[in-house]
Amino acid sequence: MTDANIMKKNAGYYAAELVEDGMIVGLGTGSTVFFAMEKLSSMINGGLDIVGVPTSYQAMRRAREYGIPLGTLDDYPTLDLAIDGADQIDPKLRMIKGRGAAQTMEKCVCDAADSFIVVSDPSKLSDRLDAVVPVEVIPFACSTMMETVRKLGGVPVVREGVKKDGPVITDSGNFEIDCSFGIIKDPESLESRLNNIPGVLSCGLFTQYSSKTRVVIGKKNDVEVILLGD
Ligand SMILES: O=C[C@H](O)[C@H](O)[C@H](O)COP(=O)(O)O
Repeated sequence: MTDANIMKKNAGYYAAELVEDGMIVGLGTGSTVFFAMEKLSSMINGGLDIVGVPTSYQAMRRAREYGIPLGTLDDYPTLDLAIDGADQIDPKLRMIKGRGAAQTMEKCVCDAADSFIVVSDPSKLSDRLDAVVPVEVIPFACSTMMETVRKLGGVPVVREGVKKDGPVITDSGNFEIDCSFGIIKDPESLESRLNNIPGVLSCGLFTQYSSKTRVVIGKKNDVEVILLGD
């Protein structure tokens, strides 16, 4: 296994061990959460009784392979905790997510959860947020939304498919626009402005959940857990 995967595995396994019998657990999207699901699968085989609420087709399919019982937000409008990955994390535990175009459902699940466990390797930590901000928008509003992003100082690019010609279509049937802003000086304000553009479902900035967030950083031999105020 590569060093990167060892670190992701350590983070994912640690997060899974925070899950207790009877919990309803949000299952995020991406490669790091896969390890948490792998560990949950073995815990379920050992008798753990939980229900997972997946945040994407990818998470749903992987969870099924692992034998994790599944439900939806209709079944469970509130969750005990959610485990998810991130693309960039700043010292105030504000994040950018959405590399996998799953940020809208991830944000719904995070919002529904009492506690948000973010699993990551050290490469995601940054003293500032300057990564591309993914924005999910309905196709009808895409061009107007991109104009608004330019007026906000951003450079929007329609995400293109791999092994599929044309735009990426999200799990909810929309376009994903990657918006570069350079260093984001006021992430809260930018999140709110992007989310308020008509036709936008959600952007990948997560600035409102720091107080219920624990970031688990996998290292080669252990993990570091970061809480706000550490
Ligand atoms: O849309 C995708 C998500 O926000 C992922 O949680 C994020 O990209 C992290 O993925 P990974 O664990 O593969 O780095």
